[in-house]
Amino acid sequence: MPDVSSIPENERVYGLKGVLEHSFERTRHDASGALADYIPELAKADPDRFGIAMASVSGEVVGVGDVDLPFTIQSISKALAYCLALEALGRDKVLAHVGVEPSGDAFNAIVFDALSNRPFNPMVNAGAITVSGLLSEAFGAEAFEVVLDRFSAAAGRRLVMDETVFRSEAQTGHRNRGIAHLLKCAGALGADVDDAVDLYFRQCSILVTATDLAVMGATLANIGENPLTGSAAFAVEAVRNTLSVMFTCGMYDFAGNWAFDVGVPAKSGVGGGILGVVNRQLGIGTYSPRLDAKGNSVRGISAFRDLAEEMGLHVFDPTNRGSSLLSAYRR
Ligand SMILES: NC(=O)CC[C@H](N)C(=O)O
Repeated sequence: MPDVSSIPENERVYGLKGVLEHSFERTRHDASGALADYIPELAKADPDRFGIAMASVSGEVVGVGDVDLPFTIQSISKALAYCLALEALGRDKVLAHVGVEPSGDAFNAIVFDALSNRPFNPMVNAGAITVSGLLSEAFGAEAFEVVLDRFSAAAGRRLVMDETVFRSEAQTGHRNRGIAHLLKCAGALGADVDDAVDLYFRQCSILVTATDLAVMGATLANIGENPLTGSAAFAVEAVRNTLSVMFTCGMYDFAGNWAFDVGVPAKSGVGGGILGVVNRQLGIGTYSPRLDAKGNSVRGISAFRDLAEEMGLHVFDPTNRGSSLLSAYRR
């Protein structure tokens, strides 16, 4: 660990919380984008809410703005469910059903890899529904409890599902049901269609806060062990594989831009959350429900860009501090 006196004064003075406060101030004024409304219940969110939280692998948690406000995890669940499936079923079994190539298409695109008849990757709906199918086959009637337990272990507190959002999506999710039927027809989905989409809609309806996303991110950054509780949430090998797919596919058809500008593995959800992972250092969670045309949170993207620039988080950035990142921000 470097001597604190070698760290520039301005960074020492502000600490992680100060960095967040500045970033929040620089990004909070953008009111562009719109709430997701294809799941009717999501259109009821307060569009002005905004929070940024960070959790370190050494257990420090800081936040600014609406970091304790619950919202549904939505597609961020895809990354965690994939991690669980890799661990429970093994990588080969999962790879036989879902690929790891970016699709370049929207999250809800009705498109499979023509060569293999598999969905492109587990971060778009087709792949995520297939993963939910694998989990529902593996765990039967207990599948949602298993998922909720693991998500809770990653967040370090008992999470619950929002029944109203679940029902809203279950009643209107015809496109996802259609995707599931096509997956079944293509042979990618082994599970019963209704079981697979039921688990998928339930996992998407789990309530989290920006702070939870930060702690979940820190759990992934800490290769599966929650740094606050000390308990293992995910297997090491599964975390490695999940972060790889988050890096290349986590932001749907914005994944290339994200890797270019921000340069950390991340996953977004149409509830307005983004979870980012600074490997071996930090988890970052943002919440702002106005989305861009690709379904990613507008201010969430701005906050991540700002933090990546400010802190040198991009994996290939010459200012990336690697393992001395946290000591640079120690007060
Ligand atoms: N991108 C998302 O967050 C989509 C999740 C949502 N439950 C859906 O399948 O449509």
